[in-house]
Amino acid sequence: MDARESGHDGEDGGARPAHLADLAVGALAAEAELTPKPGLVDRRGAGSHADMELDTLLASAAALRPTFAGLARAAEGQRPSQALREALARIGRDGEAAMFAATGGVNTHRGAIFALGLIVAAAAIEGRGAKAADICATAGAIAGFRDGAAPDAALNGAVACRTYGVTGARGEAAAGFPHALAALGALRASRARGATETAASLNGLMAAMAGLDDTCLLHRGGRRALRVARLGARAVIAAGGAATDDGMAALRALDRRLLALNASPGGAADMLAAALLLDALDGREV
Ligand SMILES: CC(C)(COP(=O)(O)OP(=O)(O)OC[C@H]1O[C@@H](n2cnc3c(N)ncnc32)[C@H](O[C@H]2O[C@H](COP(=O)(O)OP(=O)(O)OP(=O)(O)O)[C@@H](O)[C@H]2O)[C@@H]1O)[C@@H](O)C(=O)NCCC(=O)NCCS
Ligand SMILES: Nc1ncnc2[nH]cnc12
Repeated sequence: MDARESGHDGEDGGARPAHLADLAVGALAAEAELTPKPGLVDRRGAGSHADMELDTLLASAAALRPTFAGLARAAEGQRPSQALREALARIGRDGEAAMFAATGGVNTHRGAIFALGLIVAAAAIEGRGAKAADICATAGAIAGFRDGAAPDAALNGAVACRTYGVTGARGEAAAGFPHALAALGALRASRARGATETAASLNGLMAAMAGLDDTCLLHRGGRRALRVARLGARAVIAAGGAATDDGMAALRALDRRLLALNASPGGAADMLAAALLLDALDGREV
């Protein structure tokens, strides 16, 4: 489903959380369906993952609709604050439980719940017609408050952050999602040049991958996997991008290299989904 096609037109003010949730779920589904993505789950299969397929991602996305609606409801009429940060974190953690229930225990979208959840909350605060950059700045301001109830258990991302000296998903959020905005810029520039939606979205993914400190890559393949992914994405862009034969050849070569390393750019996939959501919010929302 295209994120831009999944919203309801003409809803009243009380239905906006449902509308925002539809846009978020649509963005996750559009990212999952996009094919071919290097190392990631797509229509061709599981990529570097042993535990998930396209259907797993789609079931996970659908199960998160109430979470995104709840995040939007909690944020409406609020401003970024410690209390809001903690209220959103509670709803986000319930969303993680819903994701694990829908996937039989597989981590499909923990990073996406965090990123798209903050963006949905910020969009609810900013109101209709807000620009992507303003939504991201507000999302960053929320993320700047500490999650006081965060469990002590160190997740893969936190371990990778400590080991490799990067800031990961939390740093990206606190900085106002610069890589989601970079993906959005590439998506729109590609469209303006006449690229298909598939090529434009792949170019968005490459823009995110080219610069992101993706802890999924670091956790699975160390610095080498991160370097291969970043340089490979830059090579796709330098070859002309996904709308060109040379760019697609470079993208398929990158896919082979990531599969050989059993590495997957899950964080960049989330930034593409965030960009698709921002695209649906900024300029098209009624
Ligand atoms: C703040 C949290 C996101 C926790 O973060 P932390 O870094 O401590 O832990 P992880 O959950 O391990 O990693 C974060 C996930 O974020 C994505 N990501 C990675 N790098 C970046 C980046 N630089 N910028 C943005 N996002 C990034 C990535 O998510 C995707 O990959 C996951 C699938 O990967 P996979 O390797 O298959 O799965 P794993 O289980 O990690 O490994 P295996 O055991 O299978 O080998 C999938 O989640 C994708 O979405 C990282 O994984 C957050 O959890 C948190 O605190 N939540 C509380 C709720 C909350 O605060 N919500 C706020 C309001 S919504
Ligand atoms: N397409 C995808 N493949 C693997 N992990 C992901 N996390 C979010 N989207 C993903």
